[in-house]
Amino acid sequence: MAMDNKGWNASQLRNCDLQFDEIPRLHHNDPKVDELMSENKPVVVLGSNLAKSAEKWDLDYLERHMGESDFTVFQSKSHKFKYYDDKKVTSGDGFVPPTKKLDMKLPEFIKRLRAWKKGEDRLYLQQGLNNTVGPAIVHDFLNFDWNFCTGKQSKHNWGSLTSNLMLIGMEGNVTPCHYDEQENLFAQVHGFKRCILFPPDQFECLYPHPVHHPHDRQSMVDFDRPDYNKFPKFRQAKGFETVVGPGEVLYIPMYWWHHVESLMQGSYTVSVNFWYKGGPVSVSYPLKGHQKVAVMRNVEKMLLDVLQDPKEIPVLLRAMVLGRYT
Ligand SMILES: CC[C@@H](CC(=O)C(=O)O)C(=O)O
Ligand SMILES: [Zn+2]
Repeated sequence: MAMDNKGWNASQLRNCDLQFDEIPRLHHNDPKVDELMSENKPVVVLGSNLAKSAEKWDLDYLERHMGESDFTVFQSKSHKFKYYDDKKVTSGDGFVPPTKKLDMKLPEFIKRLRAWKKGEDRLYLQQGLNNTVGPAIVHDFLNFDWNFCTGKQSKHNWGSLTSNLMLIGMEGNVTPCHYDEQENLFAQVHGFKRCILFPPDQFECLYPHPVHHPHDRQSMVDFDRPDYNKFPKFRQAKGFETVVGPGEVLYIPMYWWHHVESLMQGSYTVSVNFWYKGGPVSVSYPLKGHQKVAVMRNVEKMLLDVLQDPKEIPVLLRAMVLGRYT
């Protein structure tokens, strides 16, 4: 396959009906980086050393140094790894988990990753970095450019760092479109990932599952085969995209929707994210998109609390709105 000078080419991207604008790709010293971050807009930061100490994290190195503990590995019969909150699975609700959550030692994971053939179940290691990893990985972790990310944390009034998720994925793996309630500096370490982002105010075009559902925060739309009868507004979604490669950092603002795919016919991918709590809420009217999402989440939670039966929520909301606020 002819690689463009970027190290990948468009044939490695999955088909999507929508057209996207490009997410800006700026040098870490460019003042526009902080301008965009302060406006809660995504930006790819080039040339930072945020996770430079991890650039040697290839499979051999990780196998030697990740330690003996079990790591969280998701297994999927398809290329999709749609997250679900097992605490929201209630017996008899008919929910069928789309992935299996396994505990696996790293050598086993790497053996299966190397032996994997198209069509077989896929694996995706998603493990919070903690003190169970070997000393060399701890050393690399301590050598992340903490001045860079802590600098962003304080300049943009983010809350505390909650976790760093290490991700090791197979070529072609997809994390379907969802939003997180945290600020995210997403450091790409090995291989290439295409990231499609939508602002929080596209809520109506992306149809998130109800808050009480195990797939809370995840879009109901299957990007591979959108059901335009059920989700007609998906056609109007206006997104942004980029492909991040080794050494590049994507700022994913809190509440921004993101779909992440490891390029097809590419190598395995390694990423490390930095999730920060949101900062203090400054209220000005009209509320921003992400603040309206937070309001809607609180209304859904309160209604379930008082009504108990989720089926009563749409009935009450329709009675409240249709013919009165329309
Ligand atoms: C969690 C998996 C996903 C990244 C992401 O959604 C995030 O960092 O918030 C990915 O890279 O596949
Ligand atoms: Zn996410």
